[in-house]
Amino acid sequence: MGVLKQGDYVWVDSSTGVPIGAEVRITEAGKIQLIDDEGKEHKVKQYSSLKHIHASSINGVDDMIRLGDLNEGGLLRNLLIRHREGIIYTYTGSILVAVNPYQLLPIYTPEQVQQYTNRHLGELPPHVFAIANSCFFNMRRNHQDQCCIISGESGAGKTESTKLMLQFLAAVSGQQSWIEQQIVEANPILEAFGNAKTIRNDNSSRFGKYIDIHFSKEGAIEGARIEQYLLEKSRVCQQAQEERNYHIFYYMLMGMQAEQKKMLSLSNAVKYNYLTVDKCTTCEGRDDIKEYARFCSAMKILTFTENESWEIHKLLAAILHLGNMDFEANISNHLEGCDIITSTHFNMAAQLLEVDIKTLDASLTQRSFMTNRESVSKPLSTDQANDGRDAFVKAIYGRLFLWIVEKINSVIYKPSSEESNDTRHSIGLLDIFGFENFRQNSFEQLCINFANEQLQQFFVKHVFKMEQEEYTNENIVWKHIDYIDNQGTLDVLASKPLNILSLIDEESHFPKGTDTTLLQKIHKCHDKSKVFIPPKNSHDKKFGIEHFAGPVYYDSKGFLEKNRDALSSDLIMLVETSTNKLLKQIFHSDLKSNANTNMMITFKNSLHQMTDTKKRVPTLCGQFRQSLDSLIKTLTACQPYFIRCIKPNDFKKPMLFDRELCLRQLRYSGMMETIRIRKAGYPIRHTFQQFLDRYRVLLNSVICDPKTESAKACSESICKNVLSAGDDWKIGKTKVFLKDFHDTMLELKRDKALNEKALVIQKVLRGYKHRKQFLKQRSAAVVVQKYWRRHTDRKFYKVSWDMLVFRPLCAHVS
Ligand SMILES: Nc1ncnc2c1ncn2[C@@H]1O[C@H](COP(=O)(O)OP(=O)(O)OP(=O)(O)O)[C@@H](O)[C@H]1O
Repeated sequence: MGVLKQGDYVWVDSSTGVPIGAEVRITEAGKIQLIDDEGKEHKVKQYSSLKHIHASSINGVDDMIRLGDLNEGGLLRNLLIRHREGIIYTYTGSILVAVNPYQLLPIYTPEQVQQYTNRHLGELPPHVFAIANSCFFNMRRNHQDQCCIISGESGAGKTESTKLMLQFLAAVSGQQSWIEQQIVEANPILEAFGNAKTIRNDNSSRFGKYIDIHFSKEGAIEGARIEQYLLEKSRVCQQAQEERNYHIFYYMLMGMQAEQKKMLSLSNAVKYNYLTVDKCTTCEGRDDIKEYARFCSAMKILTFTENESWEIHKLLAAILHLGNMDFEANISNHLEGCDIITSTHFNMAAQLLEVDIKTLDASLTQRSFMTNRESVSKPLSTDQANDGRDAFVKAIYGRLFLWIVEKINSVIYKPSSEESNDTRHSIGLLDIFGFENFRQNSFEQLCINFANEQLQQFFVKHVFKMEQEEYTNENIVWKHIDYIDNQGTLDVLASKPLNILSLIDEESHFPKGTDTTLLQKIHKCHDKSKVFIPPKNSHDKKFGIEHFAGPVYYDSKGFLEKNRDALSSDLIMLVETSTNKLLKQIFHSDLKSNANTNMMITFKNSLHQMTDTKKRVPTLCGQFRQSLDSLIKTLTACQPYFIRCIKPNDFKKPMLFDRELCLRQLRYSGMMETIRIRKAGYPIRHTFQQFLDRYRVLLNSVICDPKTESAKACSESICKNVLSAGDDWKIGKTKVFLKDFHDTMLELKRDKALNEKALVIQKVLRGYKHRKQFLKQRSAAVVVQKYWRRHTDRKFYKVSWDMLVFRPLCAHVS
């Protein structure tokens, strides 16, 4: 490197202790004094450890594939400089990196929506609206379903990004219709029931969701369908320190009218065991009264009737009362049992569930068994009764949530008619729980992290594997880019014979299975695997998995119970006797399968049922895997976009950028490799015919006549004509390979060419003498212009210029 001068910027290697990604300035010539970007001075041990910074790393770039310093430091620094300036969005090709600003920024106004509408990716600064617009544009241009996978840790901004995408799509669809409003208003309801304050996020989604928005041929929103994944049911009964239960409980207790509360015998949040596990009943910055009003209004918009709404409140109140009931230990016939302590809470719970109080008492304190000949019952200990009550509460809440999602779907989902089947397309938004690694990780975390492994594999497949395979197949000269493939982890978790999830399922179906026998089996089967980290000794209940985002240690205690997700048949029979219609409705499928049950297998404390067909009752893990498989199938059929949300600090603070935390997220999301492949690769690919159909208007037919030349020759001619000579595009065996910015360039040039041609037509039409005829022709010109701009009908590309202008369209006008 050249001699350093005052004012130069340099990279310093990490041996100096300079924070990673910091720029360092030489402040005095001769004597090298390094001041980092936090104002700290550093000593230089070796002159050779200094390196001039590339100009792009000083000012930052919109698209990281343009970074001169392609290393982790450069990448991090780019995001840091932009974050400091309040710029939260950055591209990596068409992948959007979004750093959570933790403050309201004035960048989501209707003016911004308008600004980004119909603009190609890269024309304007990076923005979530640009991605939404791109999905919308590509859906219509390519007649293909689109999806956007929004990933990141808890609190990184996935849900906010999803809402912004939805806001944009509702606006550009341009109808301002009732259905759009209903789709948007589904959110406050889902958030009330599925979101909660956690230490990481004051509004953390405790379920995953995929919103598939359906559009008509004209681009108007016709409907949507919401798929939910794995609500965290345990939160209803238990929360960690500084965390709350689901928002809806606090909304209801704060916002309901006094008279209604009285009818449900409800008091304040501090009075309920389920809401005071950690005495955290408020959430700073969240106005529960206002949110309750918003929730009620959303319920009306989604056509929940007054009665349905009241019935929902009744079940929620019953949950709170059940949580406040107490059991007292007793011994009868030398058997440990318990009694319910009479209280208004218990009476109220029975009243709200509309069940006989004695039957409720019996189903909470006893458990029935089927022996060979008869049904016998056994008393439950206080602990068992508490667990059984909690299981009942979780079952009510979980099923109520599913019922609400289904009810919303019944309003916003419009099945496609045969006619619209071919023309209807969709944009799916996936907002799913991020990778989790807590101090205590259990079965839920394993499921969540498994989902993240699947999505990471989808990303790896799409961005690295399929792309590089295609270069080989198409004879594109290509230097292979290495990447971290998480398929090995997925194999151990879910694909190999005797994989961990199948072992959990097997053991869950095995009557004598326990968490200990499960762990022994996992250990035995995966001892040799690099992915599995065995327990430290024979007493240790923890095992580890090397995930793509780092190792996570899981406590196997409770795995089987959680996976079985079984509810005692006594409680199901209790529901059967209830006169509460909603309660019966949400337990509809349990009641149906209970009716078919002729065989029961006893597990430790619960009854697991098998139907007369001896079909296994699906476990939680089994159901989750099935819904994930179907999700991946859906995503595979779409053109995917990716938004990588980054959490800049653990304190939910604006303007605070924790380098280590951000670097970790960038590292495990494979951002470095992604930049490399996006920089070297050609993410935009069209078959020759598709390319020619769309960009025919850019073809100079004097140089290359489409009547005589092949689609390949014409495509090459268009590229040579439109893209700069030195530009890096490629012609393969069957496709044209382009960079993201080429796509924008071609689209802009195409728009321009079409506009020019439309103007020519206008001029020609103006030449007509007859006034009446002239007016008719002018309106024709408007139509012509419109048609040219849209230019979606492939037929138009194939007819010659004069035929196109004067025959079909004049015919249309007359
Ligand atoms: N674009 C944004 N502008 C302003 N604030 C934001 C933005 N994105 C996120 N936030 C803030 O960060 C908080 C957390 O974001 P969000 O709920 O979207 O995270 P998440 O990734 O969905 O987390 P979880 O996985 O826990 O649901 C929001 O409540 C909001 O305060």
